[in-house]
Amino acid sequence: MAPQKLAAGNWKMNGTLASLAEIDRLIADHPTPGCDVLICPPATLIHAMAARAGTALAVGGQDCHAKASGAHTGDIAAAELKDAGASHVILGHSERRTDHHETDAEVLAKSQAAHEAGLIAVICVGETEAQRDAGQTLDVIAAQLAGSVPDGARAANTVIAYEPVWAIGTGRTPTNDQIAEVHARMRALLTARFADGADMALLYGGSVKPGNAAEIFAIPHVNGALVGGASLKAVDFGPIVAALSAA
Ligand SMILES: O=C[C@H](O)COP(=O)(O)O
Repeated sequence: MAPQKLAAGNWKMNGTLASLAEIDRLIADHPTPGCDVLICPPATLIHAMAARAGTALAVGGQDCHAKASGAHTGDIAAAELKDAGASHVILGHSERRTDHHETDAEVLAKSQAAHEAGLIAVICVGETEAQRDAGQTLDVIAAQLAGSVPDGARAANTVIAYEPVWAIGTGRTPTNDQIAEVHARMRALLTARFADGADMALLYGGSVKPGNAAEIFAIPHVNGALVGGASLKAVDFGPIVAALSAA
């Protein structure tokens, strides 16, 4: 079984109810895409988006708490995301690893919670520019995968997103060879550790746009993208969905 292709949009802290019109447009323009499509809006929009999208696309959260419930003001449990209509949750995004000092151990615990709640965990890894310059990229990725991906991970409940921190929102992307090198290493590590690691979807994220999507999707072991800025508008995200469908 080949990994499932996935075009995922991370709206980050952008979007109001009015933004759901973009979902209508995306579905109207791409009613039967040749890949899975996921949008992770702010938590306030998950329920309305899931209700609006029906089965046309999947909806996900951008983070969850490691515990199932309790006195954690401002946090959201994985089961609460699921209850609101989410099927996925992004975990360990670099903006959380950096801004909220999330460790691999915390990402691991959150991923376990997501799996227990029946969510697909989209686990993010990626090196900083300083780490790349120091030649540490592959070691950093290996350590993050080892520390963040739970033993219960399977192709059915886990997606890995490689997002170089320096490529996020900057308009800069690694070379195709650099993306290929990291994805090949991730595939080898996951295949060695998990029975169906060869089938786990691997995404690239960081300044994916309509203009570079097809080229990125042609790289071996790239099964889709985690898209930030270009996922906010159907006019931008639609061509990325189309490029992945055609890949
Ligand atoms: O989660 C998405 C990534 O942070 C990529 O963001 P970007 O496409 O705006 O660079």
